[in-house]
Amino acid sequence: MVIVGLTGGIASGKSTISNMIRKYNIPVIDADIIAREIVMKGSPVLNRIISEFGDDVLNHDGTLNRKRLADIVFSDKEKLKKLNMITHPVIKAEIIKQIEALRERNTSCCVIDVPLLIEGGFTDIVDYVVLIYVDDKTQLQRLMDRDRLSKGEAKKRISSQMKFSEKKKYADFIIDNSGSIEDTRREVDRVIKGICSMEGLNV
Ligand SMILES: CC(C)(COP(=O)(O)OP(=O)(O)OC[C@H]1O[C@@H](n2cnc3c(N)ncnc32)[C@H](O)[C@@H]1O)[C@@H](O)C(=O)NCCC(=O)NCCS
Ligand SMILES: Nc1ncnc2c1ncn2[C@@H]1O[C@H](COP(=O)(O)OP(=O)(O)OP(=O)(O)O)[C@@H](O)[C@H]1O
Repeated sequence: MVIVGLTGGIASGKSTISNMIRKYNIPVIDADIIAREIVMKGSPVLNRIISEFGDDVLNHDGTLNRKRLADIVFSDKEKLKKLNMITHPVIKAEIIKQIEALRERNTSCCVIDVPLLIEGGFTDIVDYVVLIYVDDKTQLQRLMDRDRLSKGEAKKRISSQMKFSEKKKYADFIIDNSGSIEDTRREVDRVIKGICSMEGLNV
């Protein structure tokens, strides 16, 4: 099975592009969904987060207060590192489990959508890295609009991630998502067809 890693900075368009890829009948594993599932109320990962960051990161009903944890970790690189050390091994194990389930069903190609594919050391489980590019101004504006963040909050999140210029070194393909949805659809088609022709797969 060919495994394609899709990555890019926050609000670069991973979900938008994943949805386009699903139209080719290629299954997409979404690390952001897994990251939400592993911190469900009462889970071992949530308990470790509480031990590290205290009860303050919980809502009254015992669920994770995501906004509060985000405020803590995206303002302090050391704290973010601690959170990553708790969550990333569990996210990676779950991704591998889902890949194995697809392999058992004889799936020929799958995509894993992982925001921190490169920073988190997930590249060893993929055959190709597809990196999404979006120019800085567009990224900031889309992030502020989508998550209703202030400029300061949005900039903090962006700067907690590796720069595009660094990530580029790991990329096999780059999709520019700075333009219209139609432009991106054409870029996605080019990349999917490129990978499939190299691997001898039909799309
Ligand atoms: C800090 C948390 C609670 C904030 O939750 P929130 O609902 O505000 O954001 P959400 O999870 O939807 O993530 C949105 C985007 O933020 C960025 N982001 C998330 N986690 C991180 C991180 N550890 N480092 C840098 N950027 C991150 C990604 O681009 C992601 O797509 C949450 O992001 C989290 O638990 N992060 C740790 C797990 C993780 O690394 N997830 C990314 C998948 S590899
Ligand atoms: N080409 C485009 N033109 C206009 N808006 C776009 C385009 N691509 C994405 N968007 C919008 O930009 C925002 C970010 O896109 P999306 O949610 O797909 O990014 P993401 O990389 O999955 O984000 P995250 O890192 O938070 O998971 C969304 O509101 C989306 O609708």
